Amino acid sequence: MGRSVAGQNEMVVELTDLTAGYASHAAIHHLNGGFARGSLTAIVGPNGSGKSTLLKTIAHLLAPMSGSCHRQPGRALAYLPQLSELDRAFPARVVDLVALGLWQRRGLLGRHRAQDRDRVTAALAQVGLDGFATRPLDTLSGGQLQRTLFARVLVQDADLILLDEPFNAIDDKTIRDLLALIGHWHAEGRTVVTVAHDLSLVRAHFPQTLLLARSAVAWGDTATVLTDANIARARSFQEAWDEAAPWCAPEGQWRAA
Ligand SMILES: Nc1ncnc2c1ncn2[C@@H]1O[C@H](COP(=O)(O)OP(=O)(O)OP(=O)(O)O)[C@@H](O)[C@H]1O
Repeated sequence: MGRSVAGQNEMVVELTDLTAGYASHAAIHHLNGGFARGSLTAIVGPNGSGKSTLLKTIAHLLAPMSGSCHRQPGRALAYLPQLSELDRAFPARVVDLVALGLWQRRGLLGRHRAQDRDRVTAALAQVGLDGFATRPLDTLSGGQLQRTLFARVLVQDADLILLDEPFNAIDDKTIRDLLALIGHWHAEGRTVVTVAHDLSLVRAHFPQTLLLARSAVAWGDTATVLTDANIARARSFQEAWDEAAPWCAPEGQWRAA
């Protein structure tokens, strides 16, 4: 599969003084660091701290305002947005959404082969959705839709997987199943970055953490990042947020008092 653990120090994504956001408002400021090949990282932080903005920038859906976000060339990407960003009323079936994961290999107009159909069927079975292939998307529960999206990631077979709050409004059994899939991708040597809110889940399942509050409060081994002091710093960053601030505050302005 070519994703050996030997590549651990190779950076799949490198951020250099990255500032990014919307219109004239920067949402993430001066980020420096990287995601090593084969790493499994959680991005945590208060609401509005820039977690989704960072994933969108890594996915190249947003361009940096300054600095850079470099992705290693030739690495296939799978990006799973927040469920709330999806249009569920789109008239499509489960199988259609999962098969969209094949387009990077086949092209949008490419013909699907029998082996593609087998991949989609196997992916649905792997996420526990046997028998759901022809169900319209608007008849799925939140957990079933999230499983469907994980099946799409499975068929994408990507080296770099970005997941935005995949555990939101999902029951415990589904969370366990999705965590098992993430663990499986990690064991295969893929690079996985997941936005999450549940710190105990992050401590138990994610070796690396980026604690974000528009700039990086801490980034590294989860146990050294998720200290009480760092979590308190992240919260006070948030309380100091000023919507009317200039587009990018000078380095240090967000420091807790
Ligand atoms: N499309 C947009 N246009 C303008 N501002 C935006 C847009 N999307 C997000 N923002 C703003 O950018 C900031 C960071 O938002 P972002 O969604 O990245 O935060 P988050 O950490 O993912 O939040 P949450 O935990 O609530 O999902 C917020 O102040 C938000 O209001």
